[in-house]
Amino acid sequence: MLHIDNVYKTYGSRTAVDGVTLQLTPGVVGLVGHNGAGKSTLLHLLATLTRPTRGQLLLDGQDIVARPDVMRQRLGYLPQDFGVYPHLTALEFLSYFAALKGVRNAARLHELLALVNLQDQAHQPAIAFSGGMRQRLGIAQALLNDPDVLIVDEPTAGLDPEERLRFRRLLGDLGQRRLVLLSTHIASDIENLASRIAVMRQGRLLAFESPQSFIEAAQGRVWRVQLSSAAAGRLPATVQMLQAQPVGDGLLLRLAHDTRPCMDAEPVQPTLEEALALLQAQAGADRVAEAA
Ligand SMILES: Nc1ncnc2c1ncn2[C@@H]1O[C@H](COP(=O)(O)OP(=O)(O)OP(=O)(O)O)[C@@H](O)[C@H]1O
Repeated sequence: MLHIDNVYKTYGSRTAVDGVTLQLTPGVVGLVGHNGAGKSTLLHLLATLTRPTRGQLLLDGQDIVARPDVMRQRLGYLPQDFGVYPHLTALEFLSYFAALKGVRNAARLHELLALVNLQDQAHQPAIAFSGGMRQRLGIAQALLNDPDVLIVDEPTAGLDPEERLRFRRLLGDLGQRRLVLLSTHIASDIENLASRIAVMRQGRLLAFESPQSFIEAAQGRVWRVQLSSAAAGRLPATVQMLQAQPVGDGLLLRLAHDTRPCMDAEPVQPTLEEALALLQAQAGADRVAEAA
């Protein structure tokens, strides 16, 4: 459906997106990577807010660089820094965006408020809303034109756990019949939601797999052991510390290493977050080795 073909985006001497190729089909796709990995730039390119320096972006075979209107008609977009007008009510806010987008169906506004569970707040000013309620209003705005492609950039940052869960469920529902592309720093946001995850690092696409495949790739490389702080300090430098939880007078550690890192370490099932951390660390080490 959405084909990203060898796309580059440079700003002066900085390459924000470095030859990314991806084929995206309906469902929820997670986009992860460290700060500055190029996630937002890639989303801006897809949302036709900026143009690639090189490469092609095709929606069902149509070139959206040459014809951004093709994408814009079918796109819903919730940017990272989405702001509401604090004195407009939820309904007024949606009406305003509906007018901008040429949507004239008043019933649709109420339908959308119900979909994002804000029907009871329709006449309340957004200044009274929690972060999660604002994000849900942002999603309602993005759905006005019933898009086939929904792009959401870091939507759960700053939300409390309950709001985050609710937001995830909403995105899961929305991904049943459209492409939802979701960028996030939080692995648990996509663990049970995304069918595939694209990992970016320094502008490049590192991997594009199912959450299960990432976990399987890390299997046999994550260990748990309880050690004194002094013993933990003596672990070889090649051991990556994933988690250190103080217990009694020692530390309960989760470690990453290709082989058993110390005598009492036992293998454990990697979490998605650990699997992604391992992948990124490996890519960093490969890069250092290449440069040497
Ligand atoms: N308009 C711009 N002008 C110059 N450099 C830019 C611009 N936009 C992005 N960059 C640079 O491109 C790189 C990728 O940035 P981008 O915001 O896409 O990363 P990101 O993965 O979304 O990071 P974050 O998770 O922090 O939002 C960074 O080095 C950034 O400084």
